[in-house]
Amino acid sequence: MTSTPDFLSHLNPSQRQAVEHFCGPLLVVAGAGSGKTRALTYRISNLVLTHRINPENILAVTFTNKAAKEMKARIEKLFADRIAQEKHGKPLDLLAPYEQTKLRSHVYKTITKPLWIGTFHSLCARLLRMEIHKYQDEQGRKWERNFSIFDESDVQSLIKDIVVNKLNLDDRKFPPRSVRFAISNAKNQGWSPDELEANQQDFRGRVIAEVYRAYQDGLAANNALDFDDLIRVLVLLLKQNEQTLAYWHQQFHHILVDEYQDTNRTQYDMLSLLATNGADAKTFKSWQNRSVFVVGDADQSIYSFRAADFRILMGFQQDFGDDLPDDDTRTMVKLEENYRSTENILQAANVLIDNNTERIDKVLKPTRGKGEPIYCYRADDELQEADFVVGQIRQLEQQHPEVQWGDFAILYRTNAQSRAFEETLVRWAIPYTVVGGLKFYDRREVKDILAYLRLIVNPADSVSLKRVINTPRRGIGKTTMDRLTQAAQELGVPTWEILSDEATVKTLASRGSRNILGFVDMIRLWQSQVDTLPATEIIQGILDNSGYIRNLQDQDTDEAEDRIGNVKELYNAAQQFAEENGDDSLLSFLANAALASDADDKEDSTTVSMMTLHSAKGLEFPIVFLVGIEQGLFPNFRSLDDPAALEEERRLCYVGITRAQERLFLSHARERRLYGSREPAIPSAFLSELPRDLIETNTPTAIPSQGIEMFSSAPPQKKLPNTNARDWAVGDRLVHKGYGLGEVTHIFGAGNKICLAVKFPNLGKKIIDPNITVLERVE
Ligand SMILES: Nc1ncnc2c1ncn2[C@@H]1O[C@H](COP(=O)(O)OP(=O)(O)OP(=O)(O)O)[C@@H](O)[C@H]1O
Ligand SMILES: [Mg+2]
Repeated sequence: MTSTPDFLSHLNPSQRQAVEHFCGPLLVVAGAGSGKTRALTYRISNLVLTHRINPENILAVTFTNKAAKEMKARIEKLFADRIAQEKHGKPLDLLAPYEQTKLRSHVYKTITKPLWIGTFHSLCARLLRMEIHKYQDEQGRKWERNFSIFDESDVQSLIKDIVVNKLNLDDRKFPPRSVRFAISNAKNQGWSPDELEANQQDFRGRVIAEVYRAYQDGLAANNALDFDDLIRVLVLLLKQNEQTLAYWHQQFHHILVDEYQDTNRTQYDMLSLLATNGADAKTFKSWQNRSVFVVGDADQSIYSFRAADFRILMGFQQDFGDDLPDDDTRTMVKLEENYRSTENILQAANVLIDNNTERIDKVLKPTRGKGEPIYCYRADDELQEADFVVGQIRQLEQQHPEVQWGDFAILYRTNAQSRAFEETLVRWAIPYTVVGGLKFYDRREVKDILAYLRLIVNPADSVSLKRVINTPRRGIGKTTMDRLTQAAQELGVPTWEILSDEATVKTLASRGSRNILGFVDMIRLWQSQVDTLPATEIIQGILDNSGYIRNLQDQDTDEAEDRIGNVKELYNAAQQFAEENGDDSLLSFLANAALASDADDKEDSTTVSMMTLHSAKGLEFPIVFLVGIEQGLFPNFRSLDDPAALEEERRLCYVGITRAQERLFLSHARERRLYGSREPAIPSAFLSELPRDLIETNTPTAIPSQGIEMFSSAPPQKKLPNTNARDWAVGDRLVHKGYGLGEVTHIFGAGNKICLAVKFPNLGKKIIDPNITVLERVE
């Protein structure tokens, strides 16, 4: 027995049990803020400190790079403190600055640097840099150690090239982004192209498998891997090479994983291979000197769209071969105290998540005082919502000297919501950071539309021209463009001038000339409107006629939907600018947008954090604003008629609420500007699930008094398979499960690719895809 190091006194008995557990598999399941991540961090320290494990032999997986950095910093501090105590008899902070630096760099070199801490992706990339030359795929393709990691835009262009040029397919039927999504899913399941083909036997599945095959050729030809490959290829490599696997199995005696509920199959395969040297995990018995330690919370599983599967967490004990009963404390520890949030916040979270059916019940007790009530604010619109949030931030920062900008977080469901807050923060000169994402004006789709606008007001802007001429694809190839650009350079004129000369275009771009001339006409039309029409109408024209939105709609993925949201948000920005400044010209709006994108980034601790709920997992903030809690936004529209998706939205809400330590503010708007028109919004049903007595409001209607029917059982539901344009007519009446009775006012699209605009009496107009949303027709 080793004596217990004093730093373990910062832990409760269950955490200590988890930390002191030495060899064999151990699962820690517990609710939010119960100290899982803390236990994992202390466990690493304890392995090194008490058991004298070489840091090189420890592999720890975190969910984000930021979490990895934080974990390393904490371990470093812990060790530095300890050495300071032992050597100098005082804590690190009390040493002379140069002593502190010396000590820290010593700890860094000997302890934190050799540890293998990182995300699945970063750890796999590191291993592949050493080993990939030993790998060969089923076609005999090989990679070198200096391989590139393709980012999303590299991947998109490779897939587009395959679909259009190699396989001669219509990229409207096979939009690169959705093909990419299908390939990514297959990779996350661990499927090769052949396995995908075997699993998806319809025509579409076979085509995607074909693209997948060619895509892997393309990656190999570029000596490149995509993000999913980093994990998948490592798994295949370890399966192919017994010696390599044995080597790394020997290296990693202790494996630790945070946020285990969001692990997918491939990631699980990697862990179990390394842990058991490829032996069947169920029968693996050689646990002397090694451990697998995972922590997680099934209620916080929010990445099913990336093939994460919380059943992997639930199956941990079985998978790792224990015959002991599931609640045996030798393989499982439960933590039941929450140290993060005040009692009010915690109770709200507990009550909310209790509405989910698919969960294991667990206890989460408060350790802190009741705290302030939760505050729910009903705003008139999204601008007033932003004013309220930023007003609160300013007030709290001024009233409490200890409160800093870094104590605040604004959490939202979709990226497009950030804009109103960003602009209000900029106006008050409050520094902010958009965590895990780009600021609104830095987003690709926003920049694309701004490039259209710039080109319209300034035809000499050849950079913008280049950005938009083939975005979306108009069959204007790179070679053609290069030729035209070169001609322009030789003549010393902007490319636009070459393009607007019909004869020149016809000579220089024989095949693509029609497409180019079409593009030029389109831009000219908008140019002719600049002096007479407001910016909003020109933006509207671009959204309707450039094909940009249609292209995104065709991709039909969550990411594309997010992009559409951002593009439409730009329309709102123009509208708002015009209203506030009494100037609706495109030129003024563009000047304003250029300034807004220039707000610079600062350190996290001194800035207000803004992020989506997904990026907030694992983090905590003293003061949290959860905004836009409206039906159709949060829970999002797609989940309204899908019970499993709705439960995931509720888990996301649970994650959001449990980020707050001291204060929690909820907000929603009475109406929200959506695509130019103001649309009434109704408060989220999640609000009506929260305990009313814990919440203060600005108006009695801020919280719906009775539960909103998420699912109305009244009319029998009949799924409409493959709804066609012919099936619907303007004036049709229908019932939507989340929104109630409505009337079709418009039909977009054709064939079976259609969307309906439906007007709901209390809610305004919503755009609905009848092929994914169940609508009950009312005669
Ligand atoms: N035994 C303890 N005593 C006091 N504070 C603790 C204890 N354990 C954890 N904490 C503190 O409680 C907060 C939450 O801990 P931690 O982030 O480890 O929880 P978690 O279970 O990982 O949460 P999440 O599920 O959100 O990832 C942190 O501020 C942490 O420092
Ligand atoms: Mg955690």
